[in-house]
Amino acid sequence: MQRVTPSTVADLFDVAGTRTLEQVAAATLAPHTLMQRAGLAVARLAMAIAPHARTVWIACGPGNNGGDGLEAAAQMKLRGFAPIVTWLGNPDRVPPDARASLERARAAGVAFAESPPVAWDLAIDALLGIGASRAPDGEMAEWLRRMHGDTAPVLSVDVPSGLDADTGRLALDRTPPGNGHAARFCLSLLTLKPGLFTAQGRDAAGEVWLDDLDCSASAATPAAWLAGAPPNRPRLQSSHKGSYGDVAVIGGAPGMAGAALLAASAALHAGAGRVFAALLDGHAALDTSQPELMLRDPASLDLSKMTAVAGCGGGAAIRALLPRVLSTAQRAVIDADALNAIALDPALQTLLEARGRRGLPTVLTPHPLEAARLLDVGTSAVQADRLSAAQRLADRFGSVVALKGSGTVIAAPGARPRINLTGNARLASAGTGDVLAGMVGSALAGGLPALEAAQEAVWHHGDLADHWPATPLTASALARGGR
Ligand SMILES: NC(=O)C1=CN([C@@H]2O[C@H](COP(=O)(O)OP(=O)(O)OC[C@H]3O[C@@H](n4cnc5c(N)ncnc54)[C@H](OP(=O)(O)O)[C@@H]3O)[C@@H](O)[C@H]2O)[C@@H](O)CC1
Ligand SMILES: Nc1ncnc2c1ncn2[C@@H]1O[C@H](COP(=O)(O)OP(=O)(O)O)[C@@H](O)[C@H]1O
Ligand SMILES: [K+]
Repeated sequence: MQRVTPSTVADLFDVAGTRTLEQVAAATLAPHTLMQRAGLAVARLAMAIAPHARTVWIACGPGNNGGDGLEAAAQMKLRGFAPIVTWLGNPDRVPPDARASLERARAAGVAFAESPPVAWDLAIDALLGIGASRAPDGEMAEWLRRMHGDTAPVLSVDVPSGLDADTGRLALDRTPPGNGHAARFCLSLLTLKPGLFTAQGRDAAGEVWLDDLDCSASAATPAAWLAGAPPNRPRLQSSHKGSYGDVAVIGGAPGMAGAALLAASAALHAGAGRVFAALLDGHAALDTSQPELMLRDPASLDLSKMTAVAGCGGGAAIRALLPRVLSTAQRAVIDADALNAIALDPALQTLLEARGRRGLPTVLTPHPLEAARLLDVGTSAVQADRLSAAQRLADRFGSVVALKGSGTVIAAPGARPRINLTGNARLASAGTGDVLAGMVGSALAGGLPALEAAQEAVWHHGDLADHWPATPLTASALARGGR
């Protein structure tokens, strides 16, 4: 059993892949073996989470997810715990594995009840797993609301019930995730699923653990992966500022110079050799707190040897500069208003596609609304399947895409998408996206390929927030690396 952390490197399997692996494994094992392993793993984690629990409520659903819960109940009872099972199954329709565990739970003397206990020290959600086919309702929904509205910890078996294991979309309108008081844990069985790590998945699942049930995962193709921490890049003793490249931040229309200056500051502190702030507001004053930044007229820059970071605070004015950025920049990060301009202008879309075909390193950094505009869909459609939205954008524009938000998805043409696990809601404050764009620009300017540059920057950006002291997180301090 393994706890998943931001540094974990692991493949993620969708429901179809997981079903394939389950069938392959089950074919070589004695009947019921997988469920016994699953139930024992659930029991072990439950006992570790709440070693002194007097009452453990195990809510079991009608299928094999419920079977895992019943098996865990039997195992806990045999170890001196007092689980109380509420089971929503129908004895005439229970699948064979779950039936075997139902009988084992009864034989072990597990208490069955019609409704949840009045109080509990740990709740185990074994209602629905990867077989969920619709939003929970009725009694099941009521039980989920009760367990998530309580203060006792909740352990979800395989996936939080009602969570789409492929996308991280939560079907049930229950206690808003994150607003409940309960500590949340999830023990994912056999495989890790992408939906645990993006969209609503992270809030719903809480701390994720994996038990692979001693099965190989070689018979299926992963849908995505967790890429873990980027490698350290020590600087050669003989390196000089030219080794780390030039970044030109093009943005900062009147009233929005701050966004471009944040990106420029971030690029500087992340290690770019030289950073030029090419502000669209011709009257903006130099940021005297950062004399290293060089102010330039955007028209005067030769982008062919530079990394352009375009769009931060760019307003409508960025549009006129984009043909030059897209056609000539050696490397480019396209953010914010530059993305919005491209979404509105087929000619710019054509230039971006051409850039992709030429193989010029390009990273797009949309938040969900910007991604939705580029894809000409609503934001909820993007959030309903973040992996697919990021991949479609990457394929369409021949670019690397970092689709921001909880569980940032990084996609590239012809590659399996990655989900980043650093970062938290403290980043939900104005300007942190500009900081990310600057950090990606710095990584690109230092010579990293676009995919690695995006991954490294997204990881460090979130990691800074994860280690932030007990002071407010501001974008300007984030740009300075927390200093
Ligand atoms: N895969 C593996 O490697 C292993 C899998 N294992 C475990 O099996 C789990 C998968 O089991 P599963 O296939 O039986 O599906 P499961 O999640 O129990 O749900 C299906 C049942 O729920 C019902 N149902 C659906 N939606 C509903 C709703 N909204 N409200 C009410 N009912 C609803 C549905 O009924 P129906 O849609 O047919 O009406 C059906 O009865 C998996 O997540 C893992 O925990 C491990 O034991 C071993 C290794
Ligand atoms: N809840 C969250 N969990 C993790 N990261 C988050 C969360 N909210 C915001 N972020 C991160 O903060 C940044 C916000 O970027 P963006 O939405 O472009 O903001 P802005 O336009 O204000 O700069 C992104 O990197 C995003 O991934
Ligand atoms: K579950």
